[in-house]
Amino acid sequence: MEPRVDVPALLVLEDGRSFRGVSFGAPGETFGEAVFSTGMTGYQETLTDPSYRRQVVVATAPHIGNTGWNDEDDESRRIWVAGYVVRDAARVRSNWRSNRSLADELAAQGVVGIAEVDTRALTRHLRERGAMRVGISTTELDADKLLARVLEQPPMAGANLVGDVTVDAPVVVPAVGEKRFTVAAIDLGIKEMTPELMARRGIEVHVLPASSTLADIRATGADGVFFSNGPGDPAAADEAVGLLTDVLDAGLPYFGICFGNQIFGRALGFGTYKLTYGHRGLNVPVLDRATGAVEITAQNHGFAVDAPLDADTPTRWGDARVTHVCLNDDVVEGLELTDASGRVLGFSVQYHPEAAAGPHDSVYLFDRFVAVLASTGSTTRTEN
Ligand SMILES: NC(=O)CC[C@H](N)C(=O)O
Repeated sequence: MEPRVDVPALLVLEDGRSFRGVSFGAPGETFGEAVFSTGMTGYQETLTDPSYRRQVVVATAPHIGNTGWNDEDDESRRIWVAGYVVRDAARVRSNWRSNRSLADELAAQGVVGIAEVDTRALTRHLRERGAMRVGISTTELDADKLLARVLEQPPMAGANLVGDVTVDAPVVVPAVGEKRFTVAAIDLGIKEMTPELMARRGIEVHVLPASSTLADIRATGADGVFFSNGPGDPAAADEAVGLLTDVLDAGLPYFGICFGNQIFGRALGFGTYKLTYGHRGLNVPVLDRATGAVEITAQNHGFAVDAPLDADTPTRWGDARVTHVCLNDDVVEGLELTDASGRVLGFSVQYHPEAAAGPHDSVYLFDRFVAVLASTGSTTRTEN
């Protein structure tokens, strides 16, 4: 049993709804955007996903922490969530890989959480009213005073957070086995499983800072370019859109995940918009419109691409189209750009084929990237 001393904590949403609970992790105060995630497992990967920068995650799974914390499953160098809200924090951890408790890890990293919250009521509230700003405190237990602080916080819409999470300097992930290709992966908040799955396919991955230029990409000898997942509002990520435009002008093949799908959408001329409460979980059904196959996908996004579902859109590079849609609500889940001969110049998905955590239905997309690299390699490599 983990020792437990219940310290009172308060959660207040920007519309004034409040919940009382007990401190979980670090004591103190935190603010962010309240979002709910329906994953039944994988909290370590969720908490260390840089896409959650400045978000307070509400776990709908009622019992959290039972497998503790290990030294293998982190998706990045730290926990990024601004706060964590759970119903029942496990007092016993039990897993052969567990090194310490979730509560201790949250505390060690200074992450403020709250437990004993009616997360079902909180989730229904966010589902009806939408994701909104929130504060959690163990020091300010007066709801009106905490609400005033919540209302001072910046909203997620318009937030440019890439600079907070991107690497300072390039990191090379070597190919596993024989090297077949080199890919420049622009780090907008990348998860470690993504270069790992490329490396396993013979790709040497150069993870580059978000401030990189086409010349920096060229200097790696890249056969193709990848833009990662990441936090914040894609409408505020003009720098990334500009870089991707240069990449497409250079004829380098492209693959993007999540934020990388939204940036691709913008580069192709589409808009983006904020979803009411987003898609966050491990069982979101997505239709691959080319094959009719349904993939069960891992997701974590609050914004989406606004593109026509039933017509190709001409761009200066070729025709763009929506390849995947969410079966729950018809949200755009994938994009593709082809040239006049039908050759794929780039593609992206709004969901998470790296499945960290999540189902592996979509891992074929990494093989598709390899196929696109193989089909374009001979034309681009000569220019490097
Ligand atoms: N996981 C992601 O890449 C999220 C993208 C973006 N920040 C969103 O919320 O939609």
